[in-house]
Parts: sequence; structure tokens; C-alpha cells
Amino acid sequence: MSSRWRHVLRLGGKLSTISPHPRAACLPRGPWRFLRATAASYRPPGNGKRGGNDHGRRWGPEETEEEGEEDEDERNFEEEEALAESGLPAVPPGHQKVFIVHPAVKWGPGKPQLTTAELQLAEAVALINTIQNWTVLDKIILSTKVPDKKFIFGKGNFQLLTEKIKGLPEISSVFVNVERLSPPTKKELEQAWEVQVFDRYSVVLHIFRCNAQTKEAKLQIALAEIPLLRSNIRNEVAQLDQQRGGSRYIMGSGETFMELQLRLLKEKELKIRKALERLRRKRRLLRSQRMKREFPTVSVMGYTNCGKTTLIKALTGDAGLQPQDQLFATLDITAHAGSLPSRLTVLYVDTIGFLSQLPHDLVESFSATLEDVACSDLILHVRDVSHPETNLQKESVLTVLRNLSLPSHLLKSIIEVHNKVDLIDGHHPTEPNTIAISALLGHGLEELKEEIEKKILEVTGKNILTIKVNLSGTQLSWLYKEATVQDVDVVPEDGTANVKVVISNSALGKYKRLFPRSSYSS
Ligand SMILES: Nc1nc2c(ncn2[C@@H]2O[C@H](COP(=O)(O)OP(=O)(O)OP(=O)(O)O)[C@@H](O)[C@H]2O)c(=O)[nH]1
Ligand SMILES: [Mg+2]
Repeated sequence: MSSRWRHVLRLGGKLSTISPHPRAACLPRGPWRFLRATAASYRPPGNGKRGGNDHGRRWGPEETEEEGEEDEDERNFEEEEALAESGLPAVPPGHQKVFIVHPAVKWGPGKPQLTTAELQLAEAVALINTIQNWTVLDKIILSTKVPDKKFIFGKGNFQLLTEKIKGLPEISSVFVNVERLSPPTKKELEQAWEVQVFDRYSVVLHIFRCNAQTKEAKLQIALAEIPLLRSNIRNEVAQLDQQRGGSRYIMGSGETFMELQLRLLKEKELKIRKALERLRRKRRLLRSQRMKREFPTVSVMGYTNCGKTTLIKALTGDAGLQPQDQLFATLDITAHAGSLPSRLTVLYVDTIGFLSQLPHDLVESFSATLEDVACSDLILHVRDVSHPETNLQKESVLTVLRNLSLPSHLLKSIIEVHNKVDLIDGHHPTEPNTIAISALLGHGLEELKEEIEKKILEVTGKNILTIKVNLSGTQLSWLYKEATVQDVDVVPEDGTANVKVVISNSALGKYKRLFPRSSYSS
């Protein structure tokens, strides 16, 4: 056996018990974990009998199976294989005592416009507090000119920070509140501070991992991890080669250690993409079924923790929904039926929340689920107007919405919902298409429903009418077939009924041609 292979296997089998850092038991264990995971997750084809507990199906009774039972087993096996241990340096389980550093650009073009360093630090604290068993031990704002460069801080500030961190031996990790730390920077900081170092990407990814419930969300997160894994492999294998200076090729294979790692990663990525595409097809099928049933769809979007789920729960009375005071509580797109004032049924779609400086890879990996938004009839943009950064949050959401290439009529008809007005005094928005509510207390919901109905009727080309029909004719049965009958008020004396319907423009045209002598009132 070549020495390189022995090396790979030894790393694969044992390294998980070795910690290269004295203070942290679960520091990154290197790209070889991925190799181990891949080998461990292998099972011969056909041995994939699984429980089939697919939490990913949240669309309820509309769902139909498009593929056979046997294929289902195979699919489950493939999905689980794609989801096998990612190999990403794991965030250690258990308690984390975190020190937060916020590098603040205080002047020049990089200075943030709609926020302050204090508010950004508060959001970093909220992110950490969202994770169970994680606590913030201390925090600091330090000025920098180049938060995205290899050396984030100047010499003096770095020394001060290092002394502070080393003076607190209880600290188990440091969260540097920047979008992404390059692997060499992260490694250097970890060596200097002797604790694990996280950036926004790894913290948000960890929250996602903790909160993901459905297979689709888990696959999307696994996909978002790939770029991180790739750069880790490049970085760590390069270092390994430098240290050992040994042969770069695995004997007989014509492949270097890094090439092998990258190939395995590519294979894993393809598996994830394939599994996601299958789920996407299923989602499209369900969407087309919903559209056939003519339920208008309202996407409820907004910054994380603004109250989207609370609002949908208030509008639909769906007891299954669980709003939580937690960032990224909702990671799965789910639809919930609710009635508008005219008793028209609409589906409210709960979506993943936004975050400013949310790493691009993460947003992209969730864009498949956001496909549903593009197909909806109306968007509610929910805002927590009691939040000190509400304007920045609005801008972040609108920027993402614009980048989702949504149809322009959707962007133009957005209803802006000012939520949590119970927490502030005298909030009376004056902008058009804006409604103030408290989803928690149920204030302003009737006005909101009326506005939703008005917009839905406009965009779907539907009308709400009361039509007088002759009960001896075929009008009523025609209306039951071609429109949504809301109410039938029979007038026994003259054998007629006043029928309240929601009817599309095209169906109304047909009705008028078929029954030219009917009378209508709106
Ligand atoms: N005071 C007050 N609190 C509210 C209101 N609406 C929601 N909340 C609270 O805000 C927190 C977040 O609510 P969610 O409905 O989970 O927010 P979300 O936008 O779905 O959050 P994510 O799914 O994490 O993006 C919960 O603690 C809610 O009780 C409101 O009108 N007033
Ligand atoms: Mg939610």
C-alpha cells in the first residue's frame, strides 16, 4: 500500500479524536473528513430500504405521487447519501461561549449608510443567541479600514484584541462579524487566539442546519456548504503537501490527493443537485395543481423575525404554525389556506427570512424555493417597524427581491405591511400600499385582508358579483362548474336565486353570451 493511501486511511479512521488546538476539542478536522464520510455513507445499490419519513411534503392533500414506490426507495437512499455528513468542519456540539468582534468601518466609502456599528453588533448578538446553548461572553467594536482584507485590523488593535481574548480563558470561540473570512485569515486568527473562529457565513449556516426540517432545506444547506468545503480542501491540502513535501500523486491513480478530494466533492455536489432537481420537479407539479384549482397565492416575505409566520397564523388560524422569537425559524416554504372578506380562498406562502450581508451562496441555494414567489399573485412585504434598523432591513429585502428577477407586475403591486405597531406609539404610515398591523394582537387584519382581496381581484382578473339566476335553468350548475360560488340566496316566490360568485373575466364573458338576459350587481 502506498504511503499516501495509508496516510489517507489513517486520517479517515482516527483523526476525529485528535485536536490540533489545545483549547478547543472540536476544531476543524480537515478535508479528509469528507473522504471518511463518503466511504462510510456508501451502501450497495438496492440496499436503500428506508423509513421514507419525508418531512419535505408540506403541501398537504394536493400532493400526488408522480413516480413509483420502488423508485421512492431509491430516491430516498440517494437523497440521504447526498446528505451524508458534509465533512465541513463541524461546529462543536454543546455549549459555546462566544466573544464577538465587530470590525467597523467608521469613515470612507465602505462606511455603512443605514445602520451603525452598535446596531450591527446587536444583530450579531441576536444571531448567536438564536443558537441553543450558545452565549455571548463579551463583545467589542474595533475600527478597521479593510474588513474584507487578510489583515482585518491594524497591529495595535489586533494586539489589544488578542490580549482581551486570551485574558478570558472561558471563551470557546470568537465570532468575527464579517460576511466571510478567507481560510488563511481564519486559520491565522485561530492560531493566534487558540479558539475556533466563525464568520457570518458559518454562523448563519449553523443556524440553518439546526433549523432545517425538510429534506429540501437540508439539501439546500448541503449545497451551500460546497464552496466552503472546496476552499478548505484547497487550503488544507496545500498545507499538508507543504509540510510533508512528499509525493503528490496517489500511487497508480494518476490523481493527486487534492484532485481526489475535489473529485469526490464534485460527485457529492452533483448528487445534491440531482436530488434537489427532483424535489423541484415535484414542487412544480404541486404548483401547477394549485394553479389549476385557481387558488390565488400570496407570498409573505420580509426580514428574518419580522413576524411573517405570526401574520400567516393570524390570517389563516393555522394552529400548526409556530412563530418563534428566533432568527431563521422558518426555512421551509409552506402554504396555508385563508379566507378573504368575500370568502375567496387564498394560499399564503411562508418564506425564508432575509438578512443583510447574507452570504450570496446561501441566498442562491435557496433560490429554488423562492421560485414559488415568482409564480405567486401578490407579495406582502412584512416589516418589523419597531426595529431600530427597519429601514436597512427594508432595503436589504428589496435588494434581494429585485435580484430574484420577479415579474414586474409583482414588484409593482407589493403591499408593505408595517408589523409590530403595538410596540411603538402613534405609527401612521402615509406611503401608498402600506398597512399598519399588529399580527400578534390581531390589529389591522381586516383592513389588510380587504387590501389583499382588492389586489388579488385586480391581478387575477376576477370579479365578485351577485348574479340573479333562474332556478329552472342551467345557470346555477354552470356557475358551480366555471366559477367559485360563495353564497346562494333563494327567492322562492319567483323561483330565482341571488348567487354571489367570484368569477374570472373570461368566464363572465362566456356566461353573458350563454345567458344574455341575466341581471348582475356588484
Ligand atoms: N409585539 C409583537 N411581536 C410580534 C408581532 N408579530 C410577531 N411578533 C413576534 O416576533 C417574533 C418573530 O415572529 P415570527 O412570526 O416567527 O417571525 P418570522 O418573520 O416568521 O421569522 P423567521 O421565520 O425567523 O424569519 C415572535 O416572537 C413573535 O411573537 C407583533 O405584531 N407584535
Ligand atoms: Mg417564520
